[in-house]
Amino acid sequence: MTSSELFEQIRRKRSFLCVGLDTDPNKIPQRLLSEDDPVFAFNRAIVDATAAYAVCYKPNLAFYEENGAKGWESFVKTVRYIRDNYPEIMIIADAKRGDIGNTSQMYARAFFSQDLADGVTLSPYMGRDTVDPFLRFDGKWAVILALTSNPSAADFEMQRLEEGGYLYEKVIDVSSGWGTAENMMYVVGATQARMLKGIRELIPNHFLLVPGVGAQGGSLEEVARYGMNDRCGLLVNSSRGIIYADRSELFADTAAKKAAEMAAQMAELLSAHGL
Ligand SMILES: O=c1ccn([C@@H]2O[C@H](COP(=O)(O)O)[C@@H](O)[C@H]2O)c(=O)[nH]1
Repeated sequence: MTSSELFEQIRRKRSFLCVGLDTDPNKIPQRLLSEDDPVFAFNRAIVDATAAYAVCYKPNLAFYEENGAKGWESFVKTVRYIRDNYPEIMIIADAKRGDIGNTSQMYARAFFSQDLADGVTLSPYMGRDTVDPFLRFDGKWAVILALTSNPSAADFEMQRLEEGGYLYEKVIDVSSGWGTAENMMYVVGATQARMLKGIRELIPNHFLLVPGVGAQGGSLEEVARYGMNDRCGLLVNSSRGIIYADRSELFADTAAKKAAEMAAQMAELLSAHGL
């Protein structure tokens, strides 16, 4: 998927919502547990309920790998379901990969050769050869962790460098030269919204994947104020705040309501930015 296709979808749906599919079998309604594949059954219901408001889905691989081969199968079935029924919606595999070049090549193939994702989240810690293999696939995205939403982002990412600036700024500055705004995005936590102003000076045109609204307390309004660019440039993720908003049989209806509420707020923010 190109950035223009993504922006077109944002304009059409008046939303830049990414729904996180962090599906924990211990949190899904009892009734689904008798299904062949409860995780897939839950995801299918969530996807059908939220597709009108979402421009992206982000399955976090930890929630699938936890269940071994069966979990991977649930992931693949979910991706295929989205591809077959909502082909315009972007899929980012939140896998946080990154390893020496030949290993990274296998990671990239694992997701991209079979079209299991449009983008994969990557840790940039080991440098360029860990990211390069992901940039060799047309229309696919390397989604680099820059400034994450967790409190421990202070341990490394927020360290001040002797040469000036923060480590995360150096990561963005150096890594943005490895690809383009057409094949790289950055992860910036919504809990770090004020830092988006400086980040936009380094990368005015890149799309940013922003987790951390809802359950982690980040503000959508602040994210838009500091991070939105002239083609929106934002994919704001909510996982628990949507998929577990209601643990009863009505979970899908409530997820739709929550997604619609977020999309309505996003529509206002897009209009306020003249988009
Ligand atoms: O900095 C980061 C990077 C990734 N995540 C992931 O996003 C979702 C957030 O889930 P919520 O339930 O909406 O809090 C989850 O998959 C994280 O692993 C992040 O939160 N922060």
